[in-house]
Amino acid sequence: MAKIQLGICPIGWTNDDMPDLGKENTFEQCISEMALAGFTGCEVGGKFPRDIKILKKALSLRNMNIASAWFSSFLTSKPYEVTAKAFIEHRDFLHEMGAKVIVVAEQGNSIQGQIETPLFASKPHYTDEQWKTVPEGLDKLGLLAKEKDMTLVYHHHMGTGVQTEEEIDKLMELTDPNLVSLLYDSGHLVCSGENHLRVLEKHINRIKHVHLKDVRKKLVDKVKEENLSFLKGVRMGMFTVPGDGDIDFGPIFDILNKNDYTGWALVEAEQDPAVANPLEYAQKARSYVKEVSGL
Ligand SMILES: O=C1C[C@@H](O)[C@H](O)[C@@H](O)C1=O
Ligand SMILES: [Co+2]
Repeated sequence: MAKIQLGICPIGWTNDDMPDLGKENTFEQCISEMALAGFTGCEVGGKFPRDIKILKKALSLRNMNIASAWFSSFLTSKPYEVTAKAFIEHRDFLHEMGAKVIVVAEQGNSIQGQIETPLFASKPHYTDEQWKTVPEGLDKLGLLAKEKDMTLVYHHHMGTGVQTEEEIDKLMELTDPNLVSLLYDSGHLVCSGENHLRVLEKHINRIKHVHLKDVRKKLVDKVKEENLSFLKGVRMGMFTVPGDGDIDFGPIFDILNKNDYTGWALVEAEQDPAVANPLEYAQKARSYVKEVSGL
């Protein structure tokens, strides 16, 4: 029986980091096309209704499920209680929707949302103090997740203090494995220049959620050479769906299967929907994943 559940993220239809990208695409179009392309799960996007009854009905009509949703923590910039209060609200919404994992990324000093800040030259590095605050705060949030039998998965991310292999290793070392798990995002690791397969093998026992993101390496190089920001890179098309970029996903699925990975793997490919038709790219991803993994 397949242990990997295949899903897709709404960011290919409308990008919550830059909502003008795909502003014309509706919630209904998004989930209908996800289902049409052969996916059975997704994460929550900014256009999804927050009314549980309405959202559940719209999803069940299409045999779709909620896998998770992004949560921004501000442990480095605000009192812990502020993040905890917002986290509990987010957790309870996801719990009602039947999700088992909560995606968290620290945004207190992240540059990912700054359109003019060079991605590679300005990445934040945590101070010793922050290397205490962030893991301690995440352990506490992880405990809140456990109250509802849910799992906190930390999203390493370009332009944040947890981007590189070394930083991921350190976060995993400083957090409690019973409270904090890892989200593996292939696109962010390759974009950062990390050995993405080594990271996967090393942390496979902590990985409880996967984002399948591909990269166009030529465009990543351009972002680096021209000192462009993360958002400008996304607009240019540095990310795409699996099967359309430079990453070979065969070895990724081999490692997941060899280790009996159980959980969601979601295609996540932010690019301009006016250039990359979301349904066409979702279908492209679906058939590529079938080809390399049999799923
Ligand atoms: O999981 C993700 C959510 C987005 O908001 C983010 O910027 C993207 O790059 C990502 O990996
Ligand atoms: Co991601």
